[in-house]
Amino acid sequence: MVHPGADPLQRALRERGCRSDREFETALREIEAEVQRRKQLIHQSVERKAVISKCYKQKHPEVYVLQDSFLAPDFLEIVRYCTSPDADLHGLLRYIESFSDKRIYRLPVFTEEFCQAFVDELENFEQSDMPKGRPNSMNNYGVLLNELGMDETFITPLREKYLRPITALLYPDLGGSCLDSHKAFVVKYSLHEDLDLSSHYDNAEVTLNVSLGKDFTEGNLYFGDFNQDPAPVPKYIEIEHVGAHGLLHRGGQIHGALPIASGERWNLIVWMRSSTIRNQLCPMCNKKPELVEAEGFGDGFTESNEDDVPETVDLCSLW
Ligand SMILES: O=C(O)CCC(=O)C(=O)O
Ligand SMILES: [Fe+2]
Repeated sequence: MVHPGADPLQRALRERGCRSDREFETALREIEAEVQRRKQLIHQSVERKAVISKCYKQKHPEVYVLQDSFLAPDFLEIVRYCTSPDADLHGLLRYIESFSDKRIYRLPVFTEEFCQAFVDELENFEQSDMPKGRPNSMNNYGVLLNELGMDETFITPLREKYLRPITALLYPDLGGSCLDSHKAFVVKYSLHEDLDLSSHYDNAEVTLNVSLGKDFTEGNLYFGDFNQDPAPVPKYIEIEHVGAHGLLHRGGQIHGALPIASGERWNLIVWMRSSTIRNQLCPMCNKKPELVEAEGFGDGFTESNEDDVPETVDLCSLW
């Protein structure tokens, strides 16, 4: 039997249900494999990005560069309101749908035409022989948008120019006005691939989740408590996808996706990060982050140089 001795790892695994030596060893092997996977991840991603940029033949080159014409007119109206001098939360809530008291909001984001062209481009990529990474540790199908080269020309301007004025009003306490990096990917569910997604919280201060299509039934999202504020009996709400519309929610809001019953579901996910917030406390391990250097945005942490100017973008090595 495993005894809850002084080893914090043993204690943590015991608290999560490991009872016998065999269970403990299996869990330990899985953890070691996951640590190795994460260490390799950055290098592999840089290599894939280079190959894709050199060899991939885009089908819809226009979708790589964000244009106002991709955005729903009502979304542009919301952004206009949020950037007006007397905008406030109360005024913004007249334009967008709110769900319970969980600070989850739905708003139009893209045009239907853009969603169709975007999914068609992603299918073209999927069917190509290019190297592909997994969106995250839970989704096995989908596309990492930075590897496609979409960060600089699409996701960063979307975050800075359009989403940040909105999140500044909705989530001021989570760094909504200073979301300074992101991880963006598209998740895909179909009957012979992933069907659903288990309950989790995101490595993000604020998440945008946009339904891109195609045709599917079921597959609703469900949301429980905010992870820093769990209730003794969690209350879940279910939210349907509305094509070309996005949900904004706190990254720490516990959520998951129910299984689809038919068709294919593609959603754009943008995990947005505020270095100001997470430099103080890593949202994944709830500790002061211990940083290791990373490529690109890393996990959205920053380290200041002598002049106190944030420069490197780092990973928390603890979680
Ligand atoms: O399936 C979805 O639409 C949600 C995906 C999600 O929550 C995530 O990837 O973090
Ligand atoms: Fe998520």
